Amino acid sequence: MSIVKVALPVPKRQLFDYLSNGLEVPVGGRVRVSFANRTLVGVVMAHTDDSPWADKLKAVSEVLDEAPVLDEHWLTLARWLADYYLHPIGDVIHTLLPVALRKGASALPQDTECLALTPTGQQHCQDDLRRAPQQWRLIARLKDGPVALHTLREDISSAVIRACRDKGLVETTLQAYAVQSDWHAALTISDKPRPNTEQALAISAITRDLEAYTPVLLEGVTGSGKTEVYLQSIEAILKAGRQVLILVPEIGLTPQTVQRFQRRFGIDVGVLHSNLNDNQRLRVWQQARSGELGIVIGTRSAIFTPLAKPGMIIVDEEHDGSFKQQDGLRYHARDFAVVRAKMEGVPLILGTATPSLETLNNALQGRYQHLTLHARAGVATHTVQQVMDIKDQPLRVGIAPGLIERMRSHFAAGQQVMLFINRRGYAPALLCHHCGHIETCHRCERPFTVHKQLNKIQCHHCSAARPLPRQCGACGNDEIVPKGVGTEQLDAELASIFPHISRVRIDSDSVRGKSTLEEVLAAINEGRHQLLIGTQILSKGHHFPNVTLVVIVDADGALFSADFRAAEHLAQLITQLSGRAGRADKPGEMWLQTHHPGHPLLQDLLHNGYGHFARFALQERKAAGLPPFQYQVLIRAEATDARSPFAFLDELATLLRQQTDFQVLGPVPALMEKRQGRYRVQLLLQSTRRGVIQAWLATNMATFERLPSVRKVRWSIDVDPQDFM
Ligand SMILES: Nc1ncnc2c1ncn2[C@@H]1O[C@H](COP(=O)(O)OP(=O)(O)OP(=O)(O)O)[C@@H](O)[C@H]1O
Ligand SMILES: [Zn+2]
Repeated sequence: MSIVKVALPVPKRQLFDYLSNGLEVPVGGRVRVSFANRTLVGVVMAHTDDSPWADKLKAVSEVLDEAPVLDEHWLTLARWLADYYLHPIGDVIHTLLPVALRKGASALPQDTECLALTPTGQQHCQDDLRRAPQQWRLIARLKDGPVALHTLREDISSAVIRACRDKGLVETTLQAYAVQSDWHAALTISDKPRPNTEQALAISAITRDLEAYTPVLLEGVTGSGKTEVYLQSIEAILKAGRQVLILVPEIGLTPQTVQRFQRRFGIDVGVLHSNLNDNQRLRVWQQARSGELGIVIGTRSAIFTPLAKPGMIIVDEEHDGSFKQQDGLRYHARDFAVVRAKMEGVPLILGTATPSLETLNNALQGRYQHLTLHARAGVATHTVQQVMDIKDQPLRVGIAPGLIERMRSHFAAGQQVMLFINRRGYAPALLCHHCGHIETCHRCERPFTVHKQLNKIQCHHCSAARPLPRQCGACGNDEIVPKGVGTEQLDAELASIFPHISRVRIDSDSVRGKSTLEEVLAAINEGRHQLLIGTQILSKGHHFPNVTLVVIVDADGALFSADFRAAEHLAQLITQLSGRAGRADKPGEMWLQTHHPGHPLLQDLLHNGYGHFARFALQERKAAGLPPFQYQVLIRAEATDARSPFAFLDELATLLRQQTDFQVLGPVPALMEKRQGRYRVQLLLQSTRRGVIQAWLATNMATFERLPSVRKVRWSIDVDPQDFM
């Protein structure tokens, strides 16, 4: 009998048997099957001749692929992910595939809607469209042949396309979509600067052996020219016809970055980010897999992009938190990049100015080659970093008078100023001045944030929103006041202090979608704004040549956080923000406002730099028995009642305490005890050997899943957790 073992996207840790009924189904190919009254798409993991349920098996309903969508290499990686992260294989397989393939779309390249010139359009010249330069831009783009609509839409508005269509100048056609099918032949090298000595040393160390897994930590201060090192290191890889995969943080993926690679090599770059639709993602996946793209740049999940001829993997800003997936398969893209590079036998570069303590430790232990860039590239000098003691100071919107004056003098010199504040919205809370009541989201038990422009209060943990109240919800008094400062308030108040200075606010409220961020970044670099006010978005790798003053308005919260990684993250943030200043020929300065100017972390960081801070922090972690010297696995449980998660984790803890190979800590409430109406509790497992925890959990998983208390909770396992929220 021919039976196939199918991985299905269900929360069960097993494969499911189906009869293949004589249909040819390759291992790694997709099938449609019926499962619990639904039709699901699954991937065949193996063929077999018998099954314990042989007489009850259903047949496969449809075979979707003639050739595997996941080859043997990817099935091996999938099994590794399932074992390492203790995650159901069916869901792992699902996560590896582009969404369109999960839904059953064809894995073969499809025809794409393109725009082409009509014979009339062919004859049009610039003069004919003198009054419509945008339309002429479109016509000029199409002179060399049809272009895919989705590509055009990136920079041409639909109104322009419609206008040209109405005039009979363009028409829609269906074509096989091709990027430069032979990128290798099109490869050119242009505008390559001479590397400085440190860059040259790094490039030669990286390119010494391009045929083997050689992991490198490239620790280069901000603006030291790490990207240039990437560019010159991949040159030989591309020339050899091999492909390069580059991972960047979520909000670090800007057209600036992509264009740098495109321009240097004159080839199309495949881009993968969260604003693409399913078809666009599928297309990049297909092109990377068939070898049609030389370079693929993407955010976290791009690490699952298959390459026909893998040549190198680069993880830029490897310390960035967005590389860790926080639900479902909780993988860390940087860590998986290490595993993948090893398996594919290719070099790996982890680049950053502020290495995570995990990566730094690996480098210091000799597991990674450690390359450093100490100097800024070109003529840029190091930013001067200072603390501003704001105790007892008469602050204006939270800013010390001395710094308002510093801002004034930078503006007078025609330079740009950047203000960083960690909170978006007008104020992080709404307080009744009469009774002290704070408007609170009952689902999350956290204060609502005030959004004055939008005339509402909103919870930033569950997005529940209400109109801005006029009276206190507790006592009815109308003296209710915003408490604390967010970007919106800073922006509004600074308008009165600097009425003639053009400001721009950059946070997820003011900048929606990719194109607006692009526009804002371009406007900043064209000098259309002098004052930049924003959140974390500002810290991520942007190059602002004219910014000379960076002010961190408030960072005190993180100095006293319960999360043992808070100090590391704060140090990374301060260093990255400070790195946005003085990137060109004018010197930069950074001011950090604090009520704790003598705090050892701040003192060490500002006097000795991130590298020193990080090495010291590593010693502290070692003494405290924390990662990266201990490995952790976090088991989370949540439910709408406060008791059930504790009941389940208590039972689990009792079972886990039967062994003595690793520590079991808890259960304790999560740092955020309640979120979206659910109570959240966690149990922490810790050991110097990660493997013993994983093995024990794997062996006993079936027992956990049979506990009566499991039915009342949602629970998950997080291997190498990054936060305890
Ligand atoms: N060898 C060089 N000669 C001249 N200019 C260079 C050189 N290397 C880099 N640069 C320029 O210096 C600036 C900073 O370089 P790059 O963006 O590569 O730095 P980075 O280390 O990746 O920056 P960050 O991590 O801070 O975002 C860029 O404008 C780049 O063009
Ligand atoms: Zn809420």
